[in-house]
Order: sequence, then structure tokens, then C-alpha cells
Amino acid sequence: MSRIAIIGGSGIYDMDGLEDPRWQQIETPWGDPSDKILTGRLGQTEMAFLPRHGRGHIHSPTTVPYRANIDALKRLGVTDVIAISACGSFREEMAPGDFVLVDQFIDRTFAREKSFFGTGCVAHVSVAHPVCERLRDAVKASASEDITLHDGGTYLCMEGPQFSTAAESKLYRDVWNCDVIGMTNMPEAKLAREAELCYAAVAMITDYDSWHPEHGSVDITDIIATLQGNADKARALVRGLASALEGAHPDCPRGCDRALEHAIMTAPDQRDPALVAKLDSVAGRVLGT
Ligand SMILES: CSC[C@H]1O[C@H](OP(=O)(O)O)[C@H](O)[C@@H]1O
Ligand SMILES: Nc1ncnc2[nH]cnc12
Repeated sequence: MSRIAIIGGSGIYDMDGLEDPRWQQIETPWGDPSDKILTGRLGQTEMAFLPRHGRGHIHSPTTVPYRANIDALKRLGVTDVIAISACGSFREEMAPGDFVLVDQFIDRTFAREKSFFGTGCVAHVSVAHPVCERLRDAVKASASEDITLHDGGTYLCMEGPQFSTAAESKLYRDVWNCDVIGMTNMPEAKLAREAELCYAAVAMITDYDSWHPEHGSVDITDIIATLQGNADKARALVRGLASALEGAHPDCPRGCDRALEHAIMTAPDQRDPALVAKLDSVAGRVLGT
């Protein structure tokens, strides 16, 4: 069966309307997730909700425990992850209040653990297409008419926590051709792929970053006001998604659920038993643990 996880970004710390709601503390070999995980059902669909920064916004983009979060979701039987995130826009037509269904990333983060694998169990998965097309289609199909949804966009993931300088903003927009900017979808998307989870990213535009001649520079007060305005739309989107993804989980046509099939390079007799043990949930399918 499918189990859908929503990772809620800035401004999204709870999920209403669940049947049998339960906040569960999940232990992982990678430490504690950002918070307890809320599980329950929307209609027939098993759901899990994780506030990325924790309730009360405890974790900065750099200190979000990305590995523990993805491991914990996998441990709960999650099959599909929808990440909802606040983002700045590099495009006039992608206005604050709009949603963007991201399909590519540029990863500019440098102070985060980016893989479950390492010395003693090396793996190389493909992230050429980091977003699951089937999930993107489901989001498109579930978006109500009051959401302006842009289909496709490149998300620049910066380290933060400071916003970009005006020069960086122009570089990302004019030279690198990025569409939106945030601080959290990497390494989250890469780790989801390593854990063989389908992943889709919904960017909620909150500002024009710092390139726009008429909008000045990004301001946190404006961001929070836009986020509050968007929360209902995000909730409606999640309800629609739950019914669109109801039922048995199909084999992923893009192979997200088989990403590790030929990815592990380390010879079985050279693998570090301690690391292999930590990988029980993420890679148990291929490691046979
Ligand atoms: C509140 S502005 C900056 C903050 O918001 C975004 O968080 P998230 O991606 O979790 O919605 C951005 O990445 C920064 O962490
Ligand atoms: N302009 C911006 N840059 C980085 N992260 C953001 N989150 C929301 N707006 C942002």
C-alpha cells in the first residue's frame, strides 16, 4: 500500500483533518528526526507528516537532520514524499502566492551530510531526474483552480541561513537560469532517492529574492505574511493528493523505488558491518538485512 509523507517547510508545522492522528517518536541510527511524526489517515490513504524545522521552528536549514528524517519516514513504511517549501522566485511570472512544481535542482549546499553511504559501504545512485514524474503528475491533477501552479522549475538550494546577496541573486537568475531558490530541498531529495522513495517538491513562492528592480530585497516579514496566506491552499492540495494516490503503490515507472538496484560498489566481504547495520531501513532491500 502507498503511504504518503508530507514534509512541511517554513510555516507548515501541523496537518489537520487526519483520522486516528498520532505523533510518533521514531528512533533512527542517524539520530532524532526534526520532530515526532504525525501519522493518520486521510480517507483510505495512510499519511505521515513531518515538520522539517520541528514544531516551533527549531532547526536551521543547515541543522535539519535530513538523514534521520528520511530514514524515519522509510521506517514508517512511507512510499512517497511530497516536500512543501517556501521559496524565492527568479521569474517575474512566478509571483508570491504561486506554487511551482520543481523538476530540477542545483545543489549549492556545503555544510550537510549528503549520503547514507560512505566508507565501508559505497553507493552511487542517479539523481539526473531527482523528482518522481508520477508524483508530479498526481500533484498537478490534485491542484485546485485557486492555485496558480507552474509546471516545472529549477530550484537553487543555497546553504543559508542568510539570504543571497543581490549579485548572487542575479547570477542564479541570469547566468544559471534558475527559477526558484530555497535552503532545504538538498540533500533531502538526494537522500530520498538513496532510500528508494518517490519524491516531489512543491515550492510556495513567498518573494522575489533580491534581483527584482521594483521589489527591493527579500524581507522575512513579507515571507511570513505570504506563507500564512498560502497555508489553506497547501492543505487543500494535500487532501486532493491523498485521494489521487489512494490504493496500492504501483512500481515506479521512473524506478525511484529501485534506485539502489545496482548502486552499491563495495564488495560484500569488504562491507563495514556497523554501517550495513545502520542501513537496515534505507537499503535493507538490497543488502538483505
Ligand atoms: C522562512 S524564509 C527561509 C526558510 O524558508 C524556507 O524553508 P523551507 O524550505 O523549509 O520551507 C527556506 O528554505 C529557508 O529555510
Ligand atoms: N529568497 C529566498 N531565498 C532562500 N530561501 C527562501 N525561502 C523563502 N524565500 C527564500
